[in-house]
Amino acid sequence: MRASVVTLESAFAHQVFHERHPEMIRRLFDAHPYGPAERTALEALVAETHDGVITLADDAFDRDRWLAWDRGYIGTPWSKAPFLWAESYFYRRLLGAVGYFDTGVDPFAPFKTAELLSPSLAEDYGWLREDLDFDTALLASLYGNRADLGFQLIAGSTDVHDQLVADDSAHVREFFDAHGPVPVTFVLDNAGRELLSDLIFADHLLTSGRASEILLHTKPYPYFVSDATHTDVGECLRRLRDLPGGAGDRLHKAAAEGRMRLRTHPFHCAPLSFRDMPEDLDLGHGLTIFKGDLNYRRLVGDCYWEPGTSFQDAVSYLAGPVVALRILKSEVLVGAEVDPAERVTGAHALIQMNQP
Ligand SMILES: O=P(O)(O)OC[C@@]1(O)O[C@H](CO)[C@@H](O)[C@@H]1O
Repeated sequence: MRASVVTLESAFAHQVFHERHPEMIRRLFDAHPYGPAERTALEALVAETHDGVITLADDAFDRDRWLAWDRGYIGTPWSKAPFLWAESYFYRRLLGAVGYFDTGVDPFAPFKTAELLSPSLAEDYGWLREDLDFDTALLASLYGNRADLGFQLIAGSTDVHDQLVADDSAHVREFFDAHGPVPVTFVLDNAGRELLSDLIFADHLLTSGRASEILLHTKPYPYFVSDATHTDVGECLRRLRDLPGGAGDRLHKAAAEGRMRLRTHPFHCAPLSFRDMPEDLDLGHGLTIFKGDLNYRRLVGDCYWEPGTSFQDAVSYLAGPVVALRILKSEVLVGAEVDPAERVTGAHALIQMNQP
């Protein structure tokens, strides 16, 4: 039972648009030799989102797609729009403003690359070995979600005291014990360290015989600062091959043999819940793992759910088994009780699974 949709009237959403986005634009100006056209377009976009009306250009190449995804928000004030819808559209417009759809240059690539080249990365992954146990690999993938560059824009230090507010890890293990090997789909979130950790978990699932194959769903274009594209999977896999444990080489071989495959779809950048997903998105073979905060918002619906709403109920529109691995960075939550103010700090984490 949902109470109401999260809109830009929420204090948290307001902070994202009024603090995080301007800071992100400042960093983009610093990272790229943008000329007056790009700078003016980015500044105009931020101004429009603060006190303007949502516009869609007549000649936008994806106009029909956005009209199909519109739910009556184009032409209305940004300040009244649902948070998820507005945030997704903001990133679409940002990419247009910097010419991404003409040049293919990922505006966030400098940040993603810096993370993979970070001098501390090799030391941080010093624990990697060939024979990881299930819990270590699962938790690596979960806590990899802390490494979200967009979140860090306002969160500052990631020195948080994470605690699991829901822990269905035993169900996940039992599912694999009862049904493995099964196809496993990752609906990926961030590139960089999170994706490295997801690849490590994927390798563990393949090598332990729990997964028969791995499908990695990426974003079709750069999104929410650090979300993973096909290009980022290649970059991370190359970086992983330099780290201990051999996961990078094994996954490279798995890709060559067709046991690890990449997929993408325009709907992965849609401003809508997975409840509205088209059939050809092709989720639902074996077990599907939804990574991160944004995918959680899209999985359960970006709403203030009534206390007592279960994860099971919120994802009942899906036929198959699903797992959510998420650090809480927004207000949406089902199946656990956490003070609303505590839900946006990145200090809490969850592992949730349905019983299909
Ligand atoms: O999906 P992710 O990377 O875990 O988190 C995305 C995020 O940083 O962006 C949104 C606010 O901009 C929130 O949902 C969340 O804080």
